[in-house]
Amino acid sequence: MKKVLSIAGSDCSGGAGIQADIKTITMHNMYAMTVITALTAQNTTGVSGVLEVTPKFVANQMDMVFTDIVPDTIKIGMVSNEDIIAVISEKLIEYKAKNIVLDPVMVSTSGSKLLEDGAVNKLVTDLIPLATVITPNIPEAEILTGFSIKTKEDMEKAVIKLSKNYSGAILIKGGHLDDSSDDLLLAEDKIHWFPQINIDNPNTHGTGCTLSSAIACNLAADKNIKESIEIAKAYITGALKANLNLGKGSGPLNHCWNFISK
Ligand SMILES: Nc1ncnc2c1ncn2[C@@H]1O[C@H](COP(=O)(O)OP(=O)(O)OP(=O)(O)O)[C@@H](O)[C@H]1O
Ligand SMILES: Cc1ncc(COP(=O)(O)O)c(N)n1
Repeated sequence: MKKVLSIAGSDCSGGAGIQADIKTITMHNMYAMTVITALTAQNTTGVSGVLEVTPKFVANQMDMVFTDIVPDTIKIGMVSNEDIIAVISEKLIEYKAKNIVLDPVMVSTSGSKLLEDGAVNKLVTDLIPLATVITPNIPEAEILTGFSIKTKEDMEKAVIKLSKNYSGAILIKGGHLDDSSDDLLLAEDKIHWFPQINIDNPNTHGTGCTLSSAIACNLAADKNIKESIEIAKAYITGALKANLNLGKGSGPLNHCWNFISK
């Protein structure tokens, strides 16, 4: 059985973070492991608190995972602060970790900060260079590039700018575009669009987390980056179309869509 590690924050309401990752990995028939960076108190309407794990304890979790059940691929989500970023990158280097999908989580859909101000630079210098693929959404790509992204042309300019300082693959997610949810991949100097008609479902909490962990699963199944994204997008689309409607705000995805449609 393939083993996938999620390094991320916990979402007690089960829609995003570690919980979304475990559901996704399990639905891919793979073995999920976790290194928790922070506990969040949140639900579909917002985040009311964040309790960060100490960097030492993040290191402790990484040691226990990597010295026993070595993951085939790794997904990284919420990393919370500079010291946690430092320890994660040290441990990834120490254990020669490969096949890393980095979702540079900065702000939740509901508008709460999930990465401390000032930690973006550390993310760029220490963690991004270790990633096989990074998956910023449009607001995150705006922060990483320093310019505003409103159109698909802007997304193309953004991947090109990001590729000047990073040699891995870049997927800019289009879920925040107005008239479509097209995603843009730059890999091995080639641009590829994944066209996506907007599904009329306001319950999108955890789509980014789910997409990155699904990509990590597909990489573990020896798919290449483009195929991994293509299959991961089909997973998200199925989970959005299955129309779960839980909670008072932007609700979670339906990870059981594959059973329902059969
Ligand atoms: N309404 C939608 N219809 C179809 N696909 C969507 C929709 N919203 C998001 N997606 C897809 O979900 C994935 C995540 O995109 P998005 O840009 O929303 O990321 P994100 O902002 O990190 O997600 P999150 O909602 O977890 O913060 C992308 O592949 C995007 O195309
Ligand atoms: C622990 C954790 N990680 C990531 C997200 C981002 O997901 P979303 O943008 O859907 O709120 C989140 N809300 N919570």
